[in-house]
Amino acid sequence: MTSKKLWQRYQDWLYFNDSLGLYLDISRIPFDDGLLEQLQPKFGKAFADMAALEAGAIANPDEDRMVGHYWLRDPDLAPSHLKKEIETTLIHIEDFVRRVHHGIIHPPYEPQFTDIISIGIGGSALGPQFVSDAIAPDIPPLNIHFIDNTDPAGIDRILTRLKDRLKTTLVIVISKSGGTSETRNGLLEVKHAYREAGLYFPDYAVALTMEGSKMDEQEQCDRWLAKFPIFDWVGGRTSELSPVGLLSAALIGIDIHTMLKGAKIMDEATRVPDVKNNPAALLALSWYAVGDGKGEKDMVIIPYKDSLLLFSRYLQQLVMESLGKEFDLDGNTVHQGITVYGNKGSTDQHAYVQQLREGVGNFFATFIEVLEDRAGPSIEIEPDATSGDFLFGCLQGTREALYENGRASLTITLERVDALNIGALIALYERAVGLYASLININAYNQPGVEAGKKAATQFLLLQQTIVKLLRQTPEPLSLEALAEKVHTPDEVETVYKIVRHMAINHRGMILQGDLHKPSDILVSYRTEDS
Ligand SMILES: O=P(O)(O)OC[C@H]1O[C@](O)(CO)[C@@H](O)[C@@H]1O
Repeated sequence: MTSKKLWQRYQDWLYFNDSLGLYLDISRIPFDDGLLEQLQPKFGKAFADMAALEAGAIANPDEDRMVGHYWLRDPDLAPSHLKKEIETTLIHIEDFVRRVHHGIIHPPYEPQFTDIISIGIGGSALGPQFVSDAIAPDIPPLNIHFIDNTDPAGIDRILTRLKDRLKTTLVIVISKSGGTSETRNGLLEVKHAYREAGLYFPDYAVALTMEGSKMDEQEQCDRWLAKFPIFDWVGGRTSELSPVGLLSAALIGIDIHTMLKGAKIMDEATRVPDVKNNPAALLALSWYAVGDGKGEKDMVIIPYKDSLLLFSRYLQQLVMESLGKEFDLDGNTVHQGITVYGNKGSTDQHAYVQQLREGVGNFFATFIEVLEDRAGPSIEIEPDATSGDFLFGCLQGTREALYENGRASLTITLERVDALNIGALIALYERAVGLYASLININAYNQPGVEAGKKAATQFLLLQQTIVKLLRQTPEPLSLEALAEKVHTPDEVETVYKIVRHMAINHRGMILQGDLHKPSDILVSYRTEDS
């Protein structure tokens, strides 16, 4: 395409939202105008599906649930019985945060909370992590730390770093279902640390969960410092603008009203049933065009701003858990999805951009450009050039270099990274995912594949318990094959081997004799406390 034509294409397709100062440029996504024509009926259906979802339809048929994240930023749209719940919860959050900030709610014997440990995983962690990294004040009223795994060393690292500050640390435990094992483990580990430090855990703990969830009942969360609801009709990966994200954001000094306002403005912009004037529809169109509606190209997210580093991780769940589906809504096998990864520019130029330019062409880039370099003035690094100009040049250069080599990209431009724009970005991608899911006829709001992994992990732990029980009653050492036979899993020798090896390394009573290079020679026994 000649540069004149490209400039024309740029102008023809450029989207600008003046309330947000946000641009979307899809001119470097190759497709001809016929595609939009061809997709018009699908887009018509997608807009209608979205309108029905916002009106309270059961948009997640597998779980028989409404999908209401858009109501969080405009409660007037919610069914009347939910409007009050949304508004009251927000008032409770603000009141709690105000009292923590003023020391009215404080830890026993200490004037103020200084830190937060946030325990949760997936949608109960990624949004809060992204938002706090993007827009928390440089010196926040409380410092936040995340436990988002069941990795004992990871948990120790956070607890050790907090050291004496544990006595002024608020613990927020977030689990919609209240039954996620990683979160339960994090909670039990942290509870143990509080007990060891002589601190009464309920005085420090805040629960975010569905009313009556397993965690709510087992832990009797009503006795904790506070408890906030997670709504049944908000999915984990779209919960950042629900209490899941708002509580910690407000505690660390983020203006949650402005974040909600940004999302509301974007919601309004992405309700427009006209693809060219709807930024979420333009994203969905671009994803469809590059990947032929089958996710053939990976989405590489490259924000040229350090504070947006975690955006790609946040989007991984939003996009991949929503779109990565085996079956479509009619039950056909489709194996849909779009792979998402990324980091930040210009850092990535010195890492994987080499492959993007010259290697496998299995991706499209999403550049995120931020116009304001920093809050204050900049020094000149070279005549008439600042560090920010270099960053800007790196983005333009990479976009150009990719285009020259036939690699597609789109660019989102923000004036600055602030609460308004972060709310808007979250809303933009939530809507784009929803519209794209309609285009390809899948349920974006369930996650059946995750359940399979959870079940397998449970089976694994049950097998471990059976092995330990059996070995406790078996004085003579057993070969792995014999052990597998005795626990009625003769086809699972490899799994049995991995369980006993892991337990042996962790000094859990398992004894392995023989040549560790040759698993078939190993003999296994178990040392009980008194043996
Ligand atoms: O908030 P919960 O119920 O602990 O779930 C955490 C995450 O686990 C999943 O259910 C599956 O990974 C996600 O969808 C969810 O965000």
